[in-house]
Amino acid sequence: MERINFDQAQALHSVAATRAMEAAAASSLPAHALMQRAGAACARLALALAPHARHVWIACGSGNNGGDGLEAAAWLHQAGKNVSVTWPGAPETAPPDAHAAWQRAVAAGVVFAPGPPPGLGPHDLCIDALLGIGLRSQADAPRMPPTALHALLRQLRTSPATLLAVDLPSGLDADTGQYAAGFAPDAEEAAASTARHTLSLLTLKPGLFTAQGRDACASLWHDDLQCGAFAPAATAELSGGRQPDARKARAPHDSHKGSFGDVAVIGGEGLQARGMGMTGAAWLAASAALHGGAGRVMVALLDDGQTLAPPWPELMLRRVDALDWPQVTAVCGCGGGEAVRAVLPTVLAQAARLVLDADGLNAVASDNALAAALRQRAHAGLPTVLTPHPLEAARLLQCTAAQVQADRLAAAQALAERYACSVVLKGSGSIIATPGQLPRINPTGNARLATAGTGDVLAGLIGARLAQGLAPHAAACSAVLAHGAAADHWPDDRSLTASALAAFLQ
Ligand SMILES: NC(=O)C1=CN([C@@H]2O[C@H](COP(=O)(O)OP(=O)(O)OC[C@H]3O[C@@H](n4cnc5c(N)ncnc54)[C@H](O)[C@@H]3O)[C@@H](O)[C@H]2O)[C@@H](O)CC1
Ligand SMILES: Nc1ncnc2c1ncn2[C@@H]1O[C@H](COP(=O)(O)OP(=O)(O)O)[C@@H](O)[C@H]1O
Ligand SMILES: [K+]
Repeated sequence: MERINFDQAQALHSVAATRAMEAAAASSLPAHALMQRAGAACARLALALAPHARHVWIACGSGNNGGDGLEAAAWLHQAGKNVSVTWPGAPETAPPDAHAAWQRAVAAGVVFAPGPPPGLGPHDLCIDALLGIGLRSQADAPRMPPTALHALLRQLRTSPATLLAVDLPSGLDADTGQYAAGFAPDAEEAAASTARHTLSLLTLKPGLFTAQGRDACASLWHDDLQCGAFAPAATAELSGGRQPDARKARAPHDSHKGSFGDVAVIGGEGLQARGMGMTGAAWLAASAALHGGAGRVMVALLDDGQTLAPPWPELMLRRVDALDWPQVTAVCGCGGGEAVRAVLPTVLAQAARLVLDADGLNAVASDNALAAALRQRAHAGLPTVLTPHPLEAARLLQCTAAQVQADRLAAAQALAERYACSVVLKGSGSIIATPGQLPRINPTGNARLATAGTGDVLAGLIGARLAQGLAPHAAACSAVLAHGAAADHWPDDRSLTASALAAFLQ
């Protein structure tokens, strides 16, 4: 068993891949062995998390997730714990593994009760074994009335005792990180301050790390039930470990500024165009590119030449028509407003490497010719990274932001295929997708990043990584990891602003 600390890369497996692994492992093991291992792992972690628990309450569902809970009950009872189980399932309808687990729990003398024991306190432990990977969005034949299940879930979530979820927090979709309808915690449940842990069994699943998954899982553990050898090909990867080394300090001594590439930020609509000045977005991206290690950073503002001097002397002003396209990595769209449309045909056709952000994406979404020009870049061998947030992704895919969020991995992959380039779908658990590559989920970052301009900073940092010679997928993964890590290491006593974040980058 390992605690997932987000410090190393991890293979992720979808429900289908996990089922395949389970089938392969089960066929070479004695009957019920996997579930016994699952129950034992759960009991071990329970004892470690709540060594002084006077009571352990286990709420078990009617499927095999409930079976894991029943196995854990038998182990914990044998370890001398005061265990009670609520199991609204029935032996005659339980799947075979869960039926065997029920028999073991009964034989061990586990107490069955309709609800939690009275007086559960912070030292006690609750175990959520209601639903695992068998969750269906519309349960076609639930063996337990959904209302009973929801009532149990509510008692688990609002109890003061430590909460350990078996395999998944019940109701969370393991593939997407979204709660099924009716399962998302309400305000009172979300505000409950109990310690929460999740023990993922056999595999780590993508939904644990994106969308609502991070909040749902809280602290995460993984046990492969000694079945690692049966793992099929990964569905996705979790980023982690050391980033590709883009640091100047480790570069050859005779490097010069040209060795680290030129970034040209193109964006920042002026105030006069529509009464909305957005030059700050371009400066933020430029500052991030500079602090991220680009050799030279130029800024081409879309402000009709109103700005005469950059806010930092390291930055250079350029007109779009004065850019040396074969040399530059363009970061285009930050604060670009409507003005960016006029320059996009040139940028898409000419930029040697391109990060397309914000209004650059919105323009492509609403203009077929620009979309075709974007796709054409791949045929011309010109690398591109798109950096949409969910609403921008929805515009590009002609769907709603809710549909994007409903399956972030699929949405990012669909965008990457449609535009034949790398895509960073931003938000909690950013997804990085590139045609022909395993998609990545980024584990760093936190809600402090939910402040204006941090997306511009990310675009600039990706530009710096591309300019330093990383391939688009690697550049995007490295920059997203570093951007989130900067927020994770942010001093508690300082508020995070985008300009301070840009200056904090490496
Ligand atoms: N079979 C085995 O050998 C192993 C199974 N494992 C456990 O088994 C779990 C998967 O078991 P199952 O496939 O039985 O699935 P689950 O136990 O996760 O869920 C299936 C049950 O929940 C009900 N249900 C599903 N969606 C519902 C909804 N929206 N509302 C109300 N009820 C709903 C179904 O009717 C069914 O009774 C894993 O998550 C894991 O915990 C692990 O122990 C590994 C080994
Ligand atoms: N809750 C969160 N957890 C992790 N990252 C977040 C969270 N909220 C925002 N971010 C990150 O912050 C950045 C915001 O970008 P974006 O939405 O484009 O904002 P803006 O346009 O204001 O710069 C993205 O990198 C996104 O992934
Ligand atoms: K569960």
